[in-house]
Amino acid sequence: MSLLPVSILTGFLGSGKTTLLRHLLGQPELSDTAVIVNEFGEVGLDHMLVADSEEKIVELNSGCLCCTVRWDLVTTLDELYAKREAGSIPAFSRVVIETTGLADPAPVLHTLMNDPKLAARFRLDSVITVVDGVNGLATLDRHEEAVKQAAVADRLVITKGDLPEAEVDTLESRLGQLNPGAARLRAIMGEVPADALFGAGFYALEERGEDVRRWLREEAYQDAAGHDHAEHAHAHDGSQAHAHDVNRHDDHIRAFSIVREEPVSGARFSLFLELLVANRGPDILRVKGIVNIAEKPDKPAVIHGVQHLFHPVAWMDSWPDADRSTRLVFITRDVSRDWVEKLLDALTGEREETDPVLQAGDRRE
Ligand SMILES: Nc1nc2c(ncn2[C@@H]2O[C@H](COP(=O)(O)OP(=O)(O)OP(=O)(O)O)[C@@H](O)[C@H]2O)c(=O)[nH]1
Repeated sequence: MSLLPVSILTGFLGSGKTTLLRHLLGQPELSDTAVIVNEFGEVGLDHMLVADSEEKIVELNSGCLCCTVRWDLVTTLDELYAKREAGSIPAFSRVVIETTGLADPAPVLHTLMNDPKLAARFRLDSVITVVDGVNGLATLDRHEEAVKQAAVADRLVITKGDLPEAEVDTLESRLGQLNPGAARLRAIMGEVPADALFGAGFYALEERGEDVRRWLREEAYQDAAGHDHAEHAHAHDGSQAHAHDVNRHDDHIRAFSIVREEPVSGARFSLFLELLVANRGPDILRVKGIVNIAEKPDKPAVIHGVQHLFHPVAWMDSWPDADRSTRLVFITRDVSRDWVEKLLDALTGEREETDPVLQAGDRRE
């Protein structure tokens, strides 16, 4: 039985999520999509949306086609699935969850990644984050949730480029520093091709092993690495820690990759992840990786974590190409590449002389 893909549509208040969704649902590729709207008190626009595309939206509570869902994701998805099985609603083949603009998307991701009941039926596809082309820069400055929404994205959609006050280029480059691996798209009144937004997920990757490089986009993190280095150069010579406004939330965000040529022992790598999470879990916004585990050299392990929770490790059947190096990409809040590298090397044996316990407890940047 194939698992049904679930995408999360997030983005700050008024950024254009509903407009995007309305446009997407008009496209044939998404004609069999169930939409879960996690909204409180903003019924008007979403009612319109439902009315527009009635036959294409399966709504959730008690069979009603136009209701706002109070939040219990597991129950909601479960009931939705049961109705689909019973034939009381159309056999949708994809779910999109639109989160409320103020939400931290991590709990939704955690639920989808780790709830065993959901895992038997659904798979996490893409996290799509909508960023307002006019207000986006200010929102990133002011609201940490907005930064987190951008940091966990697989796809970033910048809206409102048609308005004269839009600052789309500046915003795009800032988002590129924040989350270099996410594809960036521009949408005017929600216009974006559906296939650019979906099929980005972890499981799609298991099904199509050759796409692992595309999923990881590790080279994008290397391109962005200059940013991280520049910060350290400033901090270490005692000068102003940063050229930007120090209050900007995304100046605390680091995006970097780590590459190791030598295979690592499975137990040691697990310990690395455990210590990473135990020490800095809330600040590890997203980790993805393809890992060469010494005990299974022919089958790369694929890891994927959001804050303190990791998706169960997936083993791919084979390496996508001749490159068998371990490649990890991180988006963190105030956790430096150097610190993560020291922890990794201490635990996986490349620096045997280093005391792993000391390293793990050392939080200084
Ligand atoms: N000019 C312009 N307006 C847009 C664009 N995208 C969205 N809007 C407008 O921006 C406003 C907010 O858009 P919504 O789609 O409701 O945003 P949302 O993220 O769903 O909003 P909340 O549900 O309140 O968080 C609406 O008036 C839209 O018509 C765009 O690309 N250009």
